[in-house]
Amino acid sequence: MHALKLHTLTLAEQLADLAVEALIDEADLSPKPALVDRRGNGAHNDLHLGLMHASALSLWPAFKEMAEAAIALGEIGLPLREALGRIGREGEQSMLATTQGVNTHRGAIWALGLLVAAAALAPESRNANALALRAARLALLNDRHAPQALSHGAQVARRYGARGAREEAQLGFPSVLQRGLPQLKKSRAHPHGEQNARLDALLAIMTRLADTCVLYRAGTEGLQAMQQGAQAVLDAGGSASLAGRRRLNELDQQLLALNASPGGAADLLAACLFIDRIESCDGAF
Ligand SMILES: CC(C)(COP(=O)(O)OP(=O)(O)OC[C@H]1O[C@@H](n2cnc3c(N)ncnc32)[C@H](O)[C@@H]1O)[C@@H](O)C(=O)NCCC(=O)NCCS
Ligand SMILES: Nc1ncnc2c1ncn2[C@@H]1O[C@H](COP(=O)(O)OP(=O)(O)OP(=O)(O)O)[C@@H](O)[C@H]1O
Repeated sequence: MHALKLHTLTLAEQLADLAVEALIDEADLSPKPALVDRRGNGAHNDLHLGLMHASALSLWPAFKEMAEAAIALGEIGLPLREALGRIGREGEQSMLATTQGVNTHRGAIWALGLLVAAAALAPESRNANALALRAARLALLNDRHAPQALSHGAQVARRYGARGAREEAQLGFPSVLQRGLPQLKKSRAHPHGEQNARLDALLAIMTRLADTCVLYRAGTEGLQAMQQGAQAVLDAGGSASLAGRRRLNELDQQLLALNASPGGAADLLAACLFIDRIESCDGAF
């Protein structure tokens, strides 16, 4: 008879699990305005929930490798930044191979990749601010091998002077630390369930973010509709209240009409859920 061999997960494997779980939790959360969720494809004709799940799972090896690089190199510096850039670009390639060329998680690889590395660098330091600060210090380093492509984000940053995914990380994820996480905790204090608390956290992120996905697709009109509409849901009592749900439905309709999908806010919700899990774990993750 063969003895049963139990495999204890390494730190890198545990962090990769948490990152993938955060992506799957974000995708499954419903009803998210104009985003892919359990109800449908939102404002996207090339995305669906199964693709978001497959994409999230395809990223597990990249997140594990990022954590391993952080553990091996052991400090914030150019060698780690450039290792993360290389692994991130390879992760993007496996995402694109899985989705047959569709961008499902580009911004999420960036935000979660930095946070996974930040967690792996000092696994005992689980405070959200300390974690975000380490991620920001990594994001501030210039990867000499990064392609200078004129991405959608770069185009709207130039046109509207917006702060995109790069700057959000370099500033230590203010939308998450100052909006998403506090709202998540505030809404959890009410007995309305975890899904409503997560929806409220997403809305809180949307109230301020310069989401370059929205700007690219719907300009400043779309961005204003997103920010003001999200604030209106929270002011009406949040997603667990009847008045808030009506406002949320209106926001969904309005963003769909504008083809304005808040993909950046969705990525940052995944980052928020990841940080929340790291912060609340004691002992192994
Ligand atoms: C910095 C990144 C996100 C590129 O950003 P850029 O704005 O130029 O590109 P793009 O239009 O493709 O947008 C990226 C995505 O970020 C998300 N996003 C949009 N707005 C925001 C925002 N304000 N804040 C955070 N995320 C946002 C969206 O999902 C969007 O699709 C990143 O993809 C990158 O540089 N990758 C290279 C590989 C790398 O260095 N990886 C490191 C892994 S840790
Ligand atoms: N649940 C979700 N639904 C839709 N997008 C999401 C979701 N979660 C995260 N995103 C993010 O949104 C981005 C996709 O947005 P979008 O399709 O607008 O980007 P794009 O490929 O730059 O632009 P376009 O589709 O307009 O050519 C992905 O990078 C992804 O990280």
